[in-house]
Amino acid sequence: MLIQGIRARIGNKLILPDHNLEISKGVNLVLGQNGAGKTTLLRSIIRAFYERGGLITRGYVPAEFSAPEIQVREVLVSGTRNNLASYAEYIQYFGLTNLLDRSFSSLSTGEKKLVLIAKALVEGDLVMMDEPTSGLDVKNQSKVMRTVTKLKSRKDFIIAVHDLNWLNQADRVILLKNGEIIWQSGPQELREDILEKLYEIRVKRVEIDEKTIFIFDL
Ligand SMILES: Nc1ncnc2c1ncn2[C@@H]1O[C@H](COP(=O)(O)OP(=O)(O)OP(=O)(O)O)[C@@H](O)[C@H]1O
Repeated sequence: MLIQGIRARIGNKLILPDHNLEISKGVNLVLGQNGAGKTTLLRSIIRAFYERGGLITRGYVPAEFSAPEIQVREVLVSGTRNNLASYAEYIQYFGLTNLLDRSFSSLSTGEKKLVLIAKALVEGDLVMMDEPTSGLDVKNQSKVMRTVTKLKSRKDFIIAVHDLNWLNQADRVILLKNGEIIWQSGPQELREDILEKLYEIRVKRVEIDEKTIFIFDL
């Protein structure tokens, strides 16, 4: 799928000018330094879909969000015609059952994130997630990654992350630097020097159990 003419302006600064973004089936990962424009890119994609209409339903997990004083059960169904039963699988899987009657604002950072991930996974055919695993413990990180891997044959994902472990789940990788897409291709094409240019640090590629892992080389 080609998303054309993505652009974003912040104040007087035009970032991401007229990008055409090729989104693959499955998991599209967006990587880049702090301030590179990842959140801006996700928001621009949402705006592009909104302006052009279309039939693709979208889910979005923002990196930062306000926490309303409403019950978790209301947060899950808000903005939809769903009833709570639609979310039952993920309520159970992410251990949210005992939180349903709590005020969303009273949840811990990780609990809030799991609620928003459950919501987006149910509601979107295209699921956009901004740092979905930051603030989650390793068990919940692995649950989120496993769920995305399980769902990627029937839903598409655009996921902005700092955690390079996500690369093993990726079907396409998009690298952003200073508001520009500097590289986009399949993860098998990714090399140490490309990530070194992106992050301006030394990176080592390690193969373990047929998985490729990129680590910092201090
Ligand atoms: N409202 C705003 N006013 C001024 N500058 C902004 C505004 N929103 C974002 N920016 C700037 O735009 C750039 C891109 O921000 P963005 O949030 O998209 O980065 P990011 O890649 O998601 O960063 P991070 O990894 O730190 O979350 C940054 O330099 C940021 O400071």
